[in-house]
Amino acid sequence: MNMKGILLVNLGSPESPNPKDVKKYLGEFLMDERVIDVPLWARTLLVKGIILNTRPKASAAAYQKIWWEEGSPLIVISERLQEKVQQKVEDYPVALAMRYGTMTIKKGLQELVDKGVNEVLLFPLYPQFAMATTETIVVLAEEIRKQHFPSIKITDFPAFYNKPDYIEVLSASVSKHLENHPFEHLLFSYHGVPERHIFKSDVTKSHCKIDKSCCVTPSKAHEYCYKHQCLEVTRLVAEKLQLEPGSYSTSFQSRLGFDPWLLPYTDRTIERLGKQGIKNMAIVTPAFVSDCLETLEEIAMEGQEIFHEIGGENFTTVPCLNDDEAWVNLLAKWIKNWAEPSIAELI
Ligand SMILES: C=CC1=C(C)c2cc3[nH]c(cc4nc(cc5[nH]c(cc1n2)c(C)c5CCC(=O)O)C(CCC(=O)O)=C4C)c(C)c3C=C
Ligand SMILES: [Fe+2]
Ligand SMILES: [Fe+2]
Repeated sequence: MNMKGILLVNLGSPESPNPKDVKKYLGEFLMDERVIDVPLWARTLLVKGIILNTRPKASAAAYQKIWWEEGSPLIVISERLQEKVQQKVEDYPVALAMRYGTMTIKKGLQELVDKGVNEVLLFPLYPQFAMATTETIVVLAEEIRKQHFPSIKITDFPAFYNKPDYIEVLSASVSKHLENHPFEHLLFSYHGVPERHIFKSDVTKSHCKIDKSCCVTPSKAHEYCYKHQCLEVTRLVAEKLQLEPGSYSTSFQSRLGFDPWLLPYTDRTIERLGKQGIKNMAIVTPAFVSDCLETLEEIAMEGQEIFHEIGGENFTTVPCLNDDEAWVNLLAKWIKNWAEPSIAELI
């Protein structure tokens, strides 16, 4: 008999905000060949020789500012989401795993298999596809399946950046937050990636040029183009909220190293908007479904500081979807559509 289950997968966090644990986490994360995509010798030199000797202390200090009593916000929020989704889809076990750290994909699959599951919906918790996020999860899960659970079937849930029901839920959460926070400019800030990642994921090998036109010119490359998918989220939410042209823009945050990353950078954009005289600014971060270091510290704290230093007055950050009820209901709907396709056709 077939039994279906779901594995939600997020990025992961250090065990604690102490430099030792942060170093261990960053070591695993940054040694992933889909995150720092250079030959092993160069990655080892860069990560173990340079980054792990310099970054963990500063990174740990940042984690200490946002850490909750229950643990890492990203983990705690993902656990709440998993519990709430489970309550909505009682017939199907829902497990949670992290790509890095101790809540491994292997443990998540084992948990489902122990409950009798033999068909798994693998759900990377990222709206946009990226080599450093979705792809690394899908590839690792398949390796683990082959090695440890060869008799189960895994179906990957694709990037959902342009699904109308996702855009509706995201837009509603932005609009609700902004009701109480009047703004002149809404910045859509996405996690950045090196430009090289975009070229590598281009299935046509010729479409992506990272110029002003390629992401708005239809192409099958867009199924795996992170930049296109981010720009689409901005466009669709702006359309839904009827934002005036010029009252919103897109930028990319969290760059690391000296390679060219997607432009424009969020910190410089905040500065530019402040210099242009914007006094009331709002930021939404749709590359993340759960609040985390990158939203709570880099945007809500550092971003705000940059804005105030340049003369800005009111700065607000839209919370991620986290365990919002409409988001939970949407995940439950997608899960049921997958698990019960004949019922989905009737809805
Ligand atoms: C080459 C480095 C990195 C790439 C590429 C990258 C892509 C990427 N990351 C996320 C989501 C998150 N990243 C987070 C933290 C984080 N990311 C990097 C580096 C790359 N990310 C580092 C070094 C760190 C650690 C923090 C730091 O030292 O600055 C997080 C937060 C995790 C948490 O514990 O809260 C998330 C989430 C996406 C979506 C993405 C590509 C699209
Ligand atoms: Fe990251
Ligand atoms: Fe493009």
